[in-house]
Amino acid sequence: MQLQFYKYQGTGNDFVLIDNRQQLFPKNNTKLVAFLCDRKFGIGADGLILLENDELSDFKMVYYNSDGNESTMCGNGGRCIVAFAKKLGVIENDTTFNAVDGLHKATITHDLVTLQMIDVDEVKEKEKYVFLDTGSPHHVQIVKDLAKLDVAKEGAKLRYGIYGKEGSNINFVSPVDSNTFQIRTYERGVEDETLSCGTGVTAVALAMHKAKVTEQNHIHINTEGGKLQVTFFENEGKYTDVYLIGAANFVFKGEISC
Ligand SMILES: N[C@@H](CCC[C@H](N)C(=O)O)C(=O)O
Repeated sequence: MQLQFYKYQGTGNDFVLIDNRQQLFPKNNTKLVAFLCDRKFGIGADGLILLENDELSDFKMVYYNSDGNESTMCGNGGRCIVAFAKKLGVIENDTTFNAVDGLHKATITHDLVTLQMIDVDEVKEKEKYVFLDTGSPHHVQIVKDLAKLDVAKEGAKLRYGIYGKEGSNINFVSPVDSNTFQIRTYERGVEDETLSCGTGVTAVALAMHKAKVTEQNHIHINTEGGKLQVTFFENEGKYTDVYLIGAANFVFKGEISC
């Protein structure tokens, strides 16, 4: 078959986006999704996202990691699908869409997408790290020499060592100033370092606040692929009104035989 696709990226976390409003995409074909995401034999991406019709909202987001498996929420993918929905004429500048973790509000101005993330009720503080779920599970750990760290190796050790088969995404963090953090992320399902991870960026902002590394509620995060911001409201250790803010960009579109 000939498949029409669009390629987007958000701070270097890149995705194949497909308009599946006609339900023509074979959703259980893990090998096909992995092939489309393959950087040598396919289009190349960290993940694949389907845009579908939804009864409750403007559209539905279905997310797959590059290993071909459907997964939990993707923050950068969420920002990219908002830009894609606007390009398709499904939305204008404001939207509410449905994803695996529930409804998300978002606004888009030029290429800047502000995406509401889920509320986070529980942030677990351990001796050496923090664990929380921002739509996807995240381990957050402060490290000394972030630039020199072998993220693929150390991330895999923790992902399999602590979290087993289900796994977790692993974020390594270095504070820059009172509300800025540099991060590098190992992504479950990609099983490698990616240039950015939106749910990871969100997790780092909340974890640094919970661990009292920052007292601010407007956090700047520098990823390997660019800058993102997170704002939130905190009350008795629970986080609400959590927003992930940053650019989402169309790269190219095409057709692939598969
Ligand atoms: N890149 C994503 C995270 C995607 C999901 C993750 N790999 C998982 O399976 O937990 C983001 O921007 O949040």
